[in-house]
Amino acid sequence: MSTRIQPFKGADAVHFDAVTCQIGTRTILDRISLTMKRGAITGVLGPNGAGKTTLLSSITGLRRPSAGTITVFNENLPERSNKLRQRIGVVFQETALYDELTTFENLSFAASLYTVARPKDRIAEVLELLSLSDRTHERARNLSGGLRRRVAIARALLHAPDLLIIDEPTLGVDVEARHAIWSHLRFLKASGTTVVVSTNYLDEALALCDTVAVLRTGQLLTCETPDKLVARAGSCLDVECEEQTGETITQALTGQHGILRIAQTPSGLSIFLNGKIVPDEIMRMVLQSATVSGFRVRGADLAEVFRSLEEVPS
Ligand SMILES: Nc1ncnc2c1ncn2[C@@H]1O[C@H](COP(=O)(O)OP(=O)(O)OP(=O)(O)O)[C@@H](O)[C@H]1O
Repeated sequence: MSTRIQPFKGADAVHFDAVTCQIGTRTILDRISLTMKRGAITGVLGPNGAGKTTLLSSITGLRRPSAGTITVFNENLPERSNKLRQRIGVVFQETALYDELTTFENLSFAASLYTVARPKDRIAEVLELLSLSDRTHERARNLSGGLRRRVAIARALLHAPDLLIIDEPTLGVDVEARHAIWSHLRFLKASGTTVVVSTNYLDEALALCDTVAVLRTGQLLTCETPDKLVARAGSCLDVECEEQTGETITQALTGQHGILRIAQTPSGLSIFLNGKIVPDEIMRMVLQSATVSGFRVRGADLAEVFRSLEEVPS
């Protein structure tokens, strides 16, 4: 297996400067400015329709901005898109493998399109990289969703791109396959490849990315490290209790430092905490004020990230 360490030529892989994409009268991306670091995994996080795929497509040159500029490895798009295409690997949501062909045949076809040198060796190399060697001669239609995704990633790596762009890497795959894909992407990063992924899942962004760009309705809300995002969104303490008890607890905690908000739920309360307070501290206070049936601490979800971004200007 070969790994490639890129010579260091500037820290930025991708730079957006006030990029707007309009389709008809709709603004799909609204004055986005952001930088994606070379050799890092950058996540583009947002709900359905936020503009993630459009943002990724614009890095590949497939979607042209209506205003603003995009540079990739210091080359301007769209003027240099032909040259850049050789340095970019792309995996979009539709895996689009030929079902009747084997893994090897699918990759062999792609290798001929990219005019990959020593295609047989390179195919063996990328299959090994994605732990797919034992699937070389399996027909695509017999592969699980997670394996198909990995074959698609292997295919995008055939021409040894410096930048790999993946739209929703783990969409529709099971938990085990998800972790396998994450570990392959981390390995690619360690080998010097810059990776950009879009995702709907906060946990994926946190597990995988060095930096997360959060998009909503075409606007960039923030671009920061996962740690900062977690600190902002905090955690949630779910309390199982009767409605009346919930009211008592809410009163007891009113004005308490570290609590972002308290919401009633069918089974009791959800107490949202900022990253500066330890949930145990609040649990103790809850138990001093009432008797409850149970507790659960969980990370905040995407909705909570948005709420925190609205409450605390970045
Ligand atoms: N060709 C198009 N014509 C009209 N509207 C479009 C087109 N492409 C995208 N859109 C709209 O732009 C918005 C952003 O789409 P985009 O696919 O970039 O979002 P996304 O964040 O990737 O969503 P998802 O998570 O569902 O893939 C959506 O409202 C979508 O309907």
